[in-house]
Amino acid sequence: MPVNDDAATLADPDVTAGDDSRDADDPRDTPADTAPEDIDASEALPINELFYSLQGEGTLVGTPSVFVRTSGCNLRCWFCDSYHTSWEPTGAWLSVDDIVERVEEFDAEHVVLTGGEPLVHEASVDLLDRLADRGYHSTVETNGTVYRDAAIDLASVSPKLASSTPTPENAPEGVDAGAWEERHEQRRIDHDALTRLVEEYETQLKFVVTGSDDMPEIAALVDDLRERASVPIPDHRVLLMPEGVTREQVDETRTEVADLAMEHGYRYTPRLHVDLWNDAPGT
Ligand SMILES: C[S@@+](CC[C@H](N)C(=O)[O-])C[C@H]1O[C@@H](n2cnc3c(N)ncnc32)[C@H](O)[C@@H]1O
Ligand SMILES: Nc1nc2[nH]cc(C(=O)O)c2c(=O)[nH]1
Ligand code: SF4
Ligand SMILES: [Mg+2]
Repeated sequence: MPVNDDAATLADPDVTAGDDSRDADDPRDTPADTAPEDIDASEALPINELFYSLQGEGTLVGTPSVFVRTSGCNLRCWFCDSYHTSWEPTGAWLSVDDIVERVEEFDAEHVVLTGGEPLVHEASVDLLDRLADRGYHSTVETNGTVYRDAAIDLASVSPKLASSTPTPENAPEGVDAGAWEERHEQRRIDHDALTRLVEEYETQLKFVVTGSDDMPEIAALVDDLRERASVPIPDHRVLLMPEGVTREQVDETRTEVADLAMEHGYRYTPRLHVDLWNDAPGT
């Protein structure tokens, strides 16, 4: 069983939702980006959870890895499987020193930096540098809207499709979907950021697929990126991942998505952690 690093000690009401003083034009636009006065945001990160598990998604699926999950995101996918980093960002500010120390408590060579959106945070660069110095292989799970120059071994880029956009009908109960629908739609694809990520890092493009209606948009996006980028993007670097937070939900989507992968020549990725541990936190 993966070890959850006592999520309770990471909960800090100081960075939960409800800070109305934030700047509506801040592209990060999340309370977790507003560090308390005594925190230097260039040397600390809001951490939602830190745990040891198997990489459940993508080309490194099955690899024992330490997961560092930052809080805060510039998007609001209706289906986000990490609600407490996006719709209701929660976490505790930890210094980069402390995060590295906690990573080193586990016997692992791989680290997955995820979120929320880890690349909205300046200190992610410092953390990745420090991990590289210590010989870790790093995967960064990102929505592809932010480029940063960092020590990233695998950029696991998951561009968000139109089917991710929140509406009052599909959004989680109790959230202000209306406030996010247009903002999410405007921000979800940044061609320049995507192109730079693909050019600078070993990249996998990992699309969350809700059904066959998503396929024309995926094909158009990949074609567009191939035209812009100076590096090849082979089909085996384009991954289709079934949408679903729970085992029951993935049971409903996986076969259709596997069929779509074969039909289009893209790669299928399971959600191994969901198969193994359902939607348990810290897995
Ligand atoms: C929570 S996100 C964090 C990283 C980054 N914000 C992103 O979206 O890529 C981690 C991964 O989970 C995927 N994901 C989130 N919700 C999902 C869902 N309901 N079904 C399948 N994948 C999901 C994202 O697309 C991404 O690949
Ligand atoms: N086991 C496991 N693998 C993962 N790969 C990407 C994840 C993520 O949330 O970014 C994730 C996660 O949450 N758990
Ligand atoms: S971009 Fe990632 S973290 Fe942000 S809402 Fe979408 S799935 Fe969640
Ligand atoms: Mg996850």
